Amino acid sequence: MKYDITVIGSGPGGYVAAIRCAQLGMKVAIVEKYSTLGGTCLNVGCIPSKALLDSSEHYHNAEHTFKEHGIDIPAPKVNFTQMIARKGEVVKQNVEGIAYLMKKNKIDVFTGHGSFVNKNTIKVSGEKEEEISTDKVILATGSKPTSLPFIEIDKKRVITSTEALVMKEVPKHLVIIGGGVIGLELGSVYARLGSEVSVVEYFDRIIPGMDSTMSKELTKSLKKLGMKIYTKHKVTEVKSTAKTVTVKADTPKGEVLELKGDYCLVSVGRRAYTDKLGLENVGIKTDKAGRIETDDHLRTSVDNIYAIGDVVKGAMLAHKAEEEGVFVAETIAGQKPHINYNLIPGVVYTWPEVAGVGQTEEQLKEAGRAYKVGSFPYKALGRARASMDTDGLVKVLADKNTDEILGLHIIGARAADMIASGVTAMEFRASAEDVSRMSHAHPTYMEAVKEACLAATDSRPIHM
Ligand SMILES: NC(=O)c1ccc[n+]([C@@H]2O[C@H](COP(=O)([O-])OP(=O)(O)OC[C@H]3O[C@@H](n4cnc5c(N)ncnc54)[C@H](O)[C@@H]3O)[C@@H](O)[C@H]2O)c1
Repeated sequence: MKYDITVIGSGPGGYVAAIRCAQLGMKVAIVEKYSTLGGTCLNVGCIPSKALLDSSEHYHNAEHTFKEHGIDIPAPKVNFTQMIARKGEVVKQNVEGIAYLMKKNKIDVFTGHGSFVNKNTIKVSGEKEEEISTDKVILATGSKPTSLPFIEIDKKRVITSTEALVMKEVPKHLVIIGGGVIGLELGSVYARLGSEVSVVEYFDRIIPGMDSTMSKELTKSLKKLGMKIYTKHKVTEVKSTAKTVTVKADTPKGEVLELKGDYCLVSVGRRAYTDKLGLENVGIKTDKAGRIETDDHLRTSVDNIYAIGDVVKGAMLAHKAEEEGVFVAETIAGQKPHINYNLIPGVVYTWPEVAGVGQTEEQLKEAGRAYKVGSFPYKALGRARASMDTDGLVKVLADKNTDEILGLHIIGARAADMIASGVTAMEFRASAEDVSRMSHAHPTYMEAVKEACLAATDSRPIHM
């Protein structure tokens, strides 16, 4: 059989592209080298990490806040085996859900490593070897954790996020290299479960891609949790034995910091994954960072081959890949879809959560744009006092002259869900005053967004 579309990779980019293509009437094949669908996000990324974040947060609350809520329980204990097993069950339900969606949309799943024989033929090397004949191809092969040249990831003591999600024990001292999203999310999990956690970050602040107010506030919250954070530190050496790791880093003062732990998590970013894809057989080249180059329509240098998600430029985020999957499917169907890359939100699932969309204050300064800032703290919200989630704030950035919202940055309870309000407002080019004149339910955390907009409009928040 000849397929209209063959998608290589079944992560959120690939499976969404496959479904949208099928909805638009195309005959679709999807190739996945692992036995389960869903890619990094569902199997070893977003979903399992959120499962462990939620479990560890329950434990942390049982230990630290139940008493004040008036709930007396015997000292809680971590059943780590059960915690990991529950996480496995959550992953299973999600990946089975994708298998169901493939069936429902009559998409044929091929299990095995996909590679190009030529631009219309994909070889699948699995239990058996098969060839797929196809009109068009969508590459959605994702990314893999990267490391530093002098670090050997032995997957036992020196590990990546993948191993950190299937640990057999709670580390005594987890040393984390890289204070980005992965380091801080997984660091929070283990800090809540009782590990000593040290984060070594090269840049002058954690989550360096986000607005600097968010970095500052998150640093305070994570330190309260007991995490040690070393910014402006350059890791120079990582050594491991059967049961220990030693990490050395140059401090800003030119001294050497030596951290001894039982595990070291390396979370310094991810790289596009195109290994053994046979790109040379079709003449597709990758850029310096190993990513596949595409034009504005996400088409590669070969006219029937498209690429989306982590394997192309842009933020390595599941929801960005999903947007691109839909974009390519609709482009192929002759439609004129649109993605606003400025409005792809970024979220860090620590507690408090951090979320941002649009421009950061640093970006506006660098662009020389005249802007104003409105912010509102969670501690002034009745809702936050009721739930004892008073850490955090909302910061809105608006154009100084037109009042158009240019960026929304939230650190606090439920920031991950609240950021959608910023995306909606900015997609419709709302002003801060527009948002401040809309009714926000009381009592909710969202009132902080309204109040921050009031503060930005003409410095008149009601509850401050
Ligand atoms: N919640 C989410 O959306 C989520 C969760 C996990 C991962 N991801 C994505 O996965 C990708 C990988 O995550 P990540 O946390 O590994 O990468 P990241 O880019 O978020 O963070 C890497 C951090 O490592 C630091 N770093 C780089 N080299 C270093 C060195 N030599 N020494 C010390 N620090 C160093 C960087 O300054 C940065 O702060 C990211 O693109 C991220 O967006 C997203």
